[in-house]
Amino acid sequence: MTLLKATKLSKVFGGLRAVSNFSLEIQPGELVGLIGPNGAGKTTAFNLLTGVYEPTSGEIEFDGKSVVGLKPYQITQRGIARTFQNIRLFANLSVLDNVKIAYHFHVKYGLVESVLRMGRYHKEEEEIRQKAIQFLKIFQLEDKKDEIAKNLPYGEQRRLEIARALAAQPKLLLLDEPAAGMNPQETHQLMDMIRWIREKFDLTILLIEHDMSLVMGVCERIYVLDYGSIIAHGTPAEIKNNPRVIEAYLGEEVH
Ligand SMILES: Nc1ncnc2c1ncn2[C@@H]1O[C@H](COP(=O)(O)OP(=O)(O)OP(=O)(O)O)[C@@H](O)[C@H]1O
Repeated sequence: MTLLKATKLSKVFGGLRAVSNFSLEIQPGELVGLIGPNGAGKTTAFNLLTGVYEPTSGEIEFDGKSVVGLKPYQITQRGIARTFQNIRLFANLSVLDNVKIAYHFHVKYGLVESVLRMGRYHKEEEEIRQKAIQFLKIFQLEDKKDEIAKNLPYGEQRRLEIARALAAQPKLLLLDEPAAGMNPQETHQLMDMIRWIREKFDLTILLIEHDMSLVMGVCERIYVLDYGSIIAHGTPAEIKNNPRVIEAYLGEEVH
């Protein structure tokens, strides 16, 4: 069954059609890229898929059910987690607490339930702590668990953001420019990590990225946005040679 199906999505801001007739289908387990020149509407598309914006028109089905009109936290609970182009961590909390929060969020109890569960509270806290530490190990951040998130170098903050998104136990992970600000070596490690987490967590991944070597290297299929509309989709080889894509990038090299 298709995991994510967006049909003819549009988003209008004032007079500007930021996303227009955007359709996309992702099957479970796929690793798909969304590319396009600056201002093409990529982040707006992510914001529609994650409930930050409601579409002006169109439909989004996740796991067979409509998610249009749901709040971002409800969409996370349905199984879509994301990272942001401009990293959004709890800057003044520790690295460990940033990941623990995602667990608390996933295991959200009502007040009565919390009181009834009080006896088990400490045990659960410890379990959450252990699970969070496991995630930090995967992302080679265990040694930094007590550091304040904002003091981490940029590449590590990006890794922490991915760790936190994964702690929400999503089926679909949306990564908005995960390699932004990374050097070539960090980008290379990130590519390996993306492939690895997909296998390890049985994930489906959709990523926005400007770094063509990353997109072409890890994605099995790519959608190309230009002025809010999908102008091409296909395998990396098909996209590289597509004249409309080359024209949209106006001489920017697609290699
Ligand atoms: N909240 C908003 N209000 C008004 N216009 C917006 C809003 N969000 C995005 N836009 C506009 O919609 C268009 C698409 O922007 P978007 O950020 O989605 O593009 P993008 O492809 O992610 O760009 P970039 O690669 O530069 O991040 C742009 O013209 C942008 O100015």
